[in-house]
Amino acid sequence: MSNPADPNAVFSVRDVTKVYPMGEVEVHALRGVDLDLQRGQFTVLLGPSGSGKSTLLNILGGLDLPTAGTVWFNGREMTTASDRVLTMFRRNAVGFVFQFYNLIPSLTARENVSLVTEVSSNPMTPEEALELVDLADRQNHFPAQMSGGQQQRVAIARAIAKRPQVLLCDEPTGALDAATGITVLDAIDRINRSLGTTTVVITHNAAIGAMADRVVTMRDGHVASDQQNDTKVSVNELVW
Ligand SMILES: Nc1ncnc2c1ncn2[C@@H]1O[C@H](COP(=O)(O)OP(=O)(O)OP(=O)(O)O)[C@@H](O)[C@H]1O
Repeated sequence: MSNPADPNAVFSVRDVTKVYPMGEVEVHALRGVDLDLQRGQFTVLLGPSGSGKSTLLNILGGLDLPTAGTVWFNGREMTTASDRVLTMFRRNAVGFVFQFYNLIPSLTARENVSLVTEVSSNPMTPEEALELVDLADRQNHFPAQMSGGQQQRVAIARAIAKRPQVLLCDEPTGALDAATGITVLDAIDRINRSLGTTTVVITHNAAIGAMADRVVTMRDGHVASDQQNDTKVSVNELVW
């Protein structure tokens, strides 16, 4: 299928559906999603539990395939790409951050980040990545010696050390209190601005939408609303 999308879009999603067969029944997680994500844009993805946010993020990041529909990345059709292309895409183009940090407990912050830099094609050093999330002084700490917010920032450093074009975050502040969540959002915001990384953040917290360029809300497997913010609120001014 030829690309109908805006040539500046990093991702173009057209009529994407996802059906999970569950024994006798089918779960329709996505029911026809259309979305273009622009280069460098910071998008917050809102919506009730079960509305399809994680399913969409996993499809964008090449962790899952749609049942039908098409996804393009930089104009290249990903939904028909070979396993090899998808592996290179995941390895070099996409950084993922999840609610739980998934750090290896027996490795220091620097070693956790270097796991990724060792297999990427154009990484920054682990030290540079940790500096970007304001953890230059914690490189030799083990996860158990760091707070939840610091561990999440190590996870962010690990995700961006490969200089991904895209950073996909699924509830990155979901396990954190508000003050700690702010430090994590500040790190994500700084990376978006300084590296120009196209960023998508899933959250249940609508207040976080104010720091984004764009707020997309999903409902029942659809994009229910899609708004651009005329002005972005700085992370420190967020109230929740
Ligand atoms: N691997 C799977 N197998 C079966 N059903 C699934 C699977 N993954 C997701 N679903 C179902 O698809 C629907 C959408 O799930 P998804 O996780 O995308 O929603 P969400 O908006 O991210 O929800 P939450 O905010 O609770 O994380 C839900 O009904 C969910 O139960």
